[in-house]
Amino acid sequence: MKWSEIAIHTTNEAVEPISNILHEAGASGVVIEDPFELEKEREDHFGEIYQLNPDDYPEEGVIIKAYLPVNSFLGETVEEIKEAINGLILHNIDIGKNTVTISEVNEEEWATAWKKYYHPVKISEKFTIVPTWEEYTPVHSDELIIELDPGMAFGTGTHPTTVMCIQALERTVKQGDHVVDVGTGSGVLSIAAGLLGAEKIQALDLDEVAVNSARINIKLNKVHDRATVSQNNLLDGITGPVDVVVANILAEVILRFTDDAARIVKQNGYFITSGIILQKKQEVKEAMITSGFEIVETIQMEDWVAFIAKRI
Ligand SMILES: C[S@@+](CC[C@H](N)C(=O)[O-])C[C@H]1O[C@@H](n2cnc3c(N)ncnc32)[C@H](O)[C@@H]1O
Repeated sequence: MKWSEIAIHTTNEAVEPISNILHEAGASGVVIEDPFELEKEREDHFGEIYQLNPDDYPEEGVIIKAYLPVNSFLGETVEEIKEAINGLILHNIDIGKNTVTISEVNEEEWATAWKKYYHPVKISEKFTIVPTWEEYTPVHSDELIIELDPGMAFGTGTHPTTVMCIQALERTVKQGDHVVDVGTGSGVLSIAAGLLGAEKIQALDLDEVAVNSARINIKLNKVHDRATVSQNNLLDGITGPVDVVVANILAEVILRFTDDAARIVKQNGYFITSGIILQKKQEVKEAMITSGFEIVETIQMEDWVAFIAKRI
């Protein structure tokens, strides 16, 4: 197995929560490199102060290093880690410079290294995800194919949180629906909504890389005549009424816009949420109910939960 090293420059205060995030993301060998501790250790050992190479260590703070397996989820895992670390700010934790670097395989190799592990995969009753560089002949005549090259954006389509969203879309989207996709990443959920017959799709993401990736993939799958892609924070400025809002984002982020979703989803319309780790299930569920939704289905894959909720 090939491994990729992730190094995060942060503060002493953030060491514990970031180490937990890395462990939860499946990272191995989490190590903390505090330049001052290291210097002290060397001094104790050699009886003199060793000069650290300033290129190797930051002036202040701590570097946390961990190793991630290079597989088809690598890009997504790194995105999840970055999002979870940014989420610490909401808990008033100082994350310092928060620079994240990936090495072992260099950046360029990393961007494509996972491609050899990413092949066509049937992810639900109707949908098969096919990487753009693979040849694929549908097995059934009614199979729906999503062609994807997520590049550096989250969304190979095979991550459990995405799979649950696609399954939920299959059960809720009807011909002619208006669907809003919050945190579109590669555009995979907007494409799925389009292939299920949605007539108007709004794909939104805060990240410019995701916006570009979604535009390319949405066009590739020929749903661009019904879809718009915009750089947008959550549902800011989006007006309803809409039939379905789908969001595969971390629980902390979902909690920030359940009221906004209730504002735009029409009565008996749906709010699909995913990306919720098991520990946050109850908190998100209660927030959705308080905002005016009824949970009609809970889906779980591994440690991830998704909800299908109906606007009362
Ligand atoms: C877990 S990925 C989901 C990608 C894709 N929808 C999927 O299901 O595979 C979450 C996405 O949400 C985006 N995001 C995070 N915070 C956001 C915000 N405040 N507003 C809009 N998008 C956001 C990230 O850039 C990322 O592309």
